[in-house]
Amino acid sequence: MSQTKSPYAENADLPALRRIGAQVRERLAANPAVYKVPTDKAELFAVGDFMSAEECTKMRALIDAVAKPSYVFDVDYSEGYRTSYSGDVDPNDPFIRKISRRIDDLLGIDPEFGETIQGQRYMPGQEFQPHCDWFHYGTSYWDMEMARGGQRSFTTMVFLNEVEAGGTTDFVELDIAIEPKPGVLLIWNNAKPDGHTNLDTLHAGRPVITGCKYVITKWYRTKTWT
Ligand SMILES: O=C(O)CCC(=O)C(=O)O
Ligand SMILES: [Fe+2]
Repeated sequence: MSQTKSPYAENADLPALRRIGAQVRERLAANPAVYKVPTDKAELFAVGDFMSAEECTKMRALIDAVAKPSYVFDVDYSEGYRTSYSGDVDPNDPFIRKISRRIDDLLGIDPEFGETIQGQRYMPGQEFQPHCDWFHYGTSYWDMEMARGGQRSFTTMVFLNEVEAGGTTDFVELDIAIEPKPGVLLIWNNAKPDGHTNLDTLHAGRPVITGCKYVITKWYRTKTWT
């Protein structure tokens, strides 16, 4: 491939990923509401009742208002890789700010590092095929993403409703399938404790079979996200 060399080295964010990982690990361990999902291969946590039923209902309506066919870096919607509908909910809406701050406080990451909350809706047959949330070195979007906040450190995701059948979030390398339960927050570190990106965080939003599925996702970077 004849590509000009990226000004951003593959492991430039390694010290930051290591530092953020240590900080969040310590903070979550001290919080009795946080459940550590048992696996040695990744740092994966869950919190029940992170959002109330009322908040979930309100959030689903906001997602319906902004949802458009999902976009994936490098891949077209028509290829079937990510067939859900998604959109950025208004970051200035007081309700969104409240939920966003609640996630920031739980993790203790600088709020400036957080991306805008994204809403996502899956109808029957829609899915998000296995992927990792961290950015891949050598891709067309690498330089742009490095310049606007650096590598992704943590992913946070809240399930907003019960799904009749299908729609689990599967961590395919960990043999873990998480069933959507309204108000449950999932958190995982996209890096290993040593700061290297963790391949075992590979995950998928499995196809919804019956019903529909709503989630919000918020990612954190290693620097101020712009
Ligand atoms: O919907 C899911 O279960 C997974 C969503 C996801 O992986 C993402 O938005 O990056
Ligand atoms: Fe993901």
